[in-house]
Amino acid sequence: MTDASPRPRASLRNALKLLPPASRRMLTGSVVAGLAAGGASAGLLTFINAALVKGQAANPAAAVAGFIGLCLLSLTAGVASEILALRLTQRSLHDLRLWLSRRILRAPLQKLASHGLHRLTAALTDDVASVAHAHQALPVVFIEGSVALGALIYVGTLSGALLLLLLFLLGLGLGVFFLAQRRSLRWMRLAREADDALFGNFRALTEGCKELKMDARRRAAFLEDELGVSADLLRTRNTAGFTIFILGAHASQILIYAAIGLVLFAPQFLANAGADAATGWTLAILFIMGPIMAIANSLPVLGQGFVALRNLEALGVSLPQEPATDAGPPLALKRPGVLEFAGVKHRYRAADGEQGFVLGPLDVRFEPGELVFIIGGNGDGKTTMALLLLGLLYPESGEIRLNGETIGEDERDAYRQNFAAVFADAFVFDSLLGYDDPQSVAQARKLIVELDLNHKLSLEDGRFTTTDLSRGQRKRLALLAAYIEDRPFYVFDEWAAEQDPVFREIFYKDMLPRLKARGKTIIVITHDDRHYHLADRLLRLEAGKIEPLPSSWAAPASDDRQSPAGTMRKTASQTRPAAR
Ligand SMILES: Nc1ncnc2c1ncn2[C@@H]1O[C@H](COP(=O)(O)OP(=O)(O)OP(=O)(O)O)[C@@H](O)[C@H]1O
Repeated sequence: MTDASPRPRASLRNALKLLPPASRRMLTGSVVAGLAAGGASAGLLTFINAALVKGQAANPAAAVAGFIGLCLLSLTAGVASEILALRLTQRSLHDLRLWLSRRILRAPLQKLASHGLHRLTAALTDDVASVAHAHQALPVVFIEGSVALGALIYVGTLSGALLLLLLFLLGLGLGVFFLAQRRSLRWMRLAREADDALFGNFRALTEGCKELKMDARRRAAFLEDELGVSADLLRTRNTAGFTIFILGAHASQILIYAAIGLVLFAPQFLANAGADAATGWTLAILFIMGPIMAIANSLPVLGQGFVALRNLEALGVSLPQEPATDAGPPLALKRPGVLEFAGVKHRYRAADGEQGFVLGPLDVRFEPGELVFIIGGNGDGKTTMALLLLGLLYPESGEIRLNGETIGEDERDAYRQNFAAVFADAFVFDSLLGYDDPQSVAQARKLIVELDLNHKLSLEDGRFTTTDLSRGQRKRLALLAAYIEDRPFYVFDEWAAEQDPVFREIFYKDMLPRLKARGKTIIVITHDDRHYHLADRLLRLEAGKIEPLPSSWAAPASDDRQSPAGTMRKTASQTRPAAR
């Protein structure tokens, strides 16, 4: 089956849906409080002008109460709006990170690889932060916008002609701004692409740090031609985007300067508009100046947040989701069942569109309790076969069956719960993660000693005291983690490659037999031909196909016999699992 996913349709509406209901309520609360604060400020404007123009109010006590009320409302609503915005920012950072992390963990492995891990890191860090900053900027726009709106209404009460003039100037500013923001958002999107490339280079920098330190020529080329180029692209594109945004946003200042010019050079025009018009106009302009500038400063942040939100949404939506089984997977077995590959075929897509590596079609059957070694040369498809076995890669055609049941898309996560695996590039967590029950902890402590890790680390409060280990030690710790998972199937990809002879012996002659004695089906990818004779069966891959073993490979023990399809099998009695 293929994992083709529909192209995402990124839109602000879809993007806002990313916010959980609690965050959306907070956003609404912040906006409403912002509008109330802005309204109260505009009310104050009317109040102050009335006091200036008309002098002593008819009811001074009511006037003082009204003034204090408006001040308090403006203050408390403003504070409430900003605190809600702050909480929203922190919550949206938290929620977006978890949302994307969950989607990443539930996306097919191949899809993640095709996205590029550096792109995912860029999204988890830069995009999420830009969205959070935009959340913080949003209430500012509403608070300041409503102050500006209040001032406009106030000018309207003074004179219709003055309101029209103000609206004309404002419209002029907005028109320039919208023209500018289209171009600006284009630059910001391009900058976002450069950000992805930069994160790719950061990954090369951290993972290839040793290689870069060792060779000055390579280091200089990396810094100048790779990292330098992407950092420069990001700089120039962001600068262009922000500059256009700033120019566009500040075009609204035309309004302020033109309005001030009116007071200075056309006082007659204001006098014609009415007796209160000159004071009211001046006050309104003074009131409107701050909000316009604040909105102008917030808009680039909002623009960048919008670009990031669209990117996050596009990335999140483009990650197809597997049904996850968080509790009690129905397919998980207590003991291994029969595992079958029926015509299983997998093809990697090559980056240049050329035909990639093809594994299969494979027809294989793993009996319960069997110890099978998969052997073959570099690049012959052993790891690919293991990933298919584990349900991490999907067959392009053919079927994988467990106890006769075909594993479909919905069962994949449940199916995977039957396996414990140690991969060739084993990653180790610094805690037992979900296996901190007393029995698992006791077993882990015992294994730390058996795997000779006790000189290096211990388990304290469910955490390993260190994971700064040699490659061999790390693989041993990964073996420990797999061992305590106690799954019916075990897969080891070149576990012994980094081990010294003593631990190779322990692995092949102690750990594997112990797992086998517990009734596990064990599949081991190995190049250790000295230990091939310990397997119940050898399965040789060559160029993605199961091939017969060379005739020169006589069965290593007298009771071994050659099976027809590239496998070497022991007698049935030897493959039978021992009692647990
Ligand atoms: N993600 C991928 N995209 C495209 N091709 C890949 C990918 N992963 C592996 N391949 C190709 O598939 C082929 C089989 O790789 P695989 O890792 O399964 O081989 P292997 O037998 O495990 O090799 P080794 O003994 O070196 O570990 C190789 O030619 C490899 O280049």
